[in-house]
Amino acid sequence: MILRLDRTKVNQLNLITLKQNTYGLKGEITVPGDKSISHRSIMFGSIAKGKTRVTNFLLGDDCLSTISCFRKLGVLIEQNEEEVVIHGKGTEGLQEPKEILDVGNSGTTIRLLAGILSGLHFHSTLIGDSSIGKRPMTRVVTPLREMGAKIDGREDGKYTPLSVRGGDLQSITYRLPVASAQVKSAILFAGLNADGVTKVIEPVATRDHTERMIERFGGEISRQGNEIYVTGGQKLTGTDIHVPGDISSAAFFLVAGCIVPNSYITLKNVGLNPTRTGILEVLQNMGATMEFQKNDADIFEPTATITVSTSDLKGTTIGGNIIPKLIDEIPIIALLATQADGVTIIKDAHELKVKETNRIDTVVSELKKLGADIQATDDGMIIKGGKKLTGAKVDSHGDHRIGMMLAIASQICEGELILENANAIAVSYPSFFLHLNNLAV
Ligand SMILES: O=C(O)C1=C[C@@H](OP(=O)(O)O)[C@@H](O)[C@H](O)C1
Ligand SMILES: C=C(OP(=O)(O)O)C(=O)O
Repeated sequence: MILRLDRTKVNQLNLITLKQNTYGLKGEITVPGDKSISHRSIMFGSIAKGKTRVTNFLLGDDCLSTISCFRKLGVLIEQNEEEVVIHGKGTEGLQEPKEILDVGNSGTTIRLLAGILSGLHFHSTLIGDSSIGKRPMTRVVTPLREMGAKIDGREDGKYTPLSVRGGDLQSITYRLPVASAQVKSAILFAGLNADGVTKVIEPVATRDHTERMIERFGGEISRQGNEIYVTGGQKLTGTDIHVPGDISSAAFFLVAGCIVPNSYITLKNVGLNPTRTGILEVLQNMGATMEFQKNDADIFEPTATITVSTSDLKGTTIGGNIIPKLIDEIPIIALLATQADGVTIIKDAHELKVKETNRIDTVVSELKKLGADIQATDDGMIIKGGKKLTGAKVDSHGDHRIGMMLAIASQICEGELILENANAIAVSYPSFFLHLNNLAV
């Protein structure tokens, strides 16, 4: 018997043993809800007035942290497997929390929440896990202080815990020093509570889910080139949100479909917001065989069904303006590149160093253990493709995207791959192993 996925060996150390797939991955999966959009649905639902009903909400650890924070801020949020219902009372309905707000592993939660809290006349303390404790907060603290919030934290607000005392905010014009949707969104949330028009200038366009949601909740926001304008004092109204599937989660199976021999995978409900589709451009440039069936009905956030099959791939260069459109997909793109003909260069991706782990270091160190020819550079990596990978003991380092990349790698590795700290995957894709199992049989 060839056991492709052996979950019986999971132990308390969270060690999982995975085996090569020699039959191919075949079948259909429905991609779980988008993490960025799920977070924002809770945030906007909480600051809007009235009921917001969210379907296909991602029940991943990060989004559950967002729910928990808003409950501590006094918002009534009902949640079951089918839907999340938020009973918003407007920003004035949010109350000073009696407990510390714990964002767990979620950078999106802490940075966007800091923006919301900045405009509220009370004190709160925000903490997260050890990974959050190493991630830079100055990028949101600086503009929010400039708008009038009193924020402090370790090393003058560089790191958590953060303490926020919100107040009356002034609008600002702010040129983002890094292309970051989290920083943009934090300022836009604060801007909704500020006096006057807040203008954010992006160096490169980043995901625009916050802007789309302001409109969805009945607010106004405008964009001219890379400048975004929002007026303070707007009243938002609760609405229904159907969260599209997360292209960042789909990416693992798009790549698996290309690199595991004899595969043919259909991915339903893939979010196709143009600020997120860099992975599809890369797959196309590298020669992936994909078919698209767009869903016409989705105006709020477009979606499609994508079919992918085993492909002959060639190396490519990835850098410049595309980086924010695929920043979270770089770990799995690195694995893809190990199976392509020729060299792949990933550049302009310094931001990888400040994610859940330093993703330049963790991708390179873990793929090297499997025998990949991969070198770290200051702003990315260089991968020489066409090398056969061999199973080894590898570690997610508590980073969900590294964990999933390594689990997909196991499918093409000769011999067993042992994955340490596999539980991190629940941060963004709790049904990941279920889906992998379903495609493997
Ligand atoms: O706004 C968001 O939902 C996110 C923005 C990105 O981070 P940055 O804003 O730090 O680039 C991305 O990496 C993260 O997973 C989610
Ligand atoms: C970087 C990520 O998320 P966050 O910044 O919200 O922790 C991610 O999901 O890859």
